Amino acid sequence: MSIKFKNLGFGGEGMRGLFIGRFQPVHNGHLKALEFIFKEVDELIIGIGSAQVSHTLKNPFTTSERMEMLLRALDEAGFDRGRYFLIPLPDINFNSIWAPYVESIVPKFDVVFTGNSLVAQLFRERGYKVFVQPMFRKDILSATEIRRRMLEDESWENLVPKSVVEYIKEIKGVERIKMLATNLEANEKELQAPIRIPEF
Ligand SMILES: Nc1ncnc2c1ncn2[C@@H]1O[C@H](COP(=O)(O)OP(=O)(O)OP(=O)(O)O)[C@@H](O)[C@H]1O
Ligand SMILES: NC(=O)c1ccc[n+]([C@@H]2O[C@H](COP(=O)(O)O)[C@@H](O)[C@H]2O)c1
Repeated sequence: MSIKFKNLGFGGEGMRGLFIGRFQPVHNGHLKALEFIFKEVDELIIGIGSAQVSHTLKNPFTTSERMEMLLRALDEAGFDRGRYFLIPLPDINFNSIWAPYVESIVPKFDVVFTGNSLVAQLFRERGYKVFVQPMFRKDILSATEIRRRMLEDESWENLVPKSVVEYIKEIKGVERIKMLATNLEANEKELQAPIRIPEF
């Protein structure tokens, strides 16, 4: 398969890329990655991974909320809505058939961009050209770090596009994460409580 790129030294037009993330939440690292990828391809499929999961500490936001964050962040960055598709991808927890499963949901694509080594391996084994895109300030531009800061009342707003900060405030996202942590603590306490055998 001969792949042609605009800026990676291959030249060429009409390429469609695939980029998958959980976007919990969308942050400036994703935006940097997307800016890089949009220079390489004409169209991009953005897969919203773990689409079935929400309301957990690792995945607090719903798929529709993550889609809204992506739309607002990409509008804010000036990307034409005609250049990308947002497609939810529920997990199947079956690695050997995950790449063909993704192929069965999204339109055809020519190349995969990812920073996730498992995703890279699974698509390479299917015969796709895979580019591991550069990481930008992964020490702070990481959704895990942002969720930690939200939980611990540290500043997170400068790590996320302005439109996403506003949206997270609108949906009371930080309050949700704090509530999820409180629930978890309460559940753990309940589990640790000694079992009381009723007296007859
Ligand atoms: N700082 C960053 N710079 C460039 N790409 C990034 C950055 N952070 C994440 N990505 C890329 O975005 C894609 C989706 O990542 P994901 O949504 O899991 O973000 P994350 O910040 O790593 O999330 P989490 O910390 O919750 O696992 C992956 O390919 C990942 O490599
Ligand atoms: N077997 C599977 O269901 C499978 C395999 C590899 C990646 N994935 C998903 O792809 C996404 C990868 O995105 P991240 O880079 O954000 O981890 C995640 O949602 C992950 O769960 C799923």
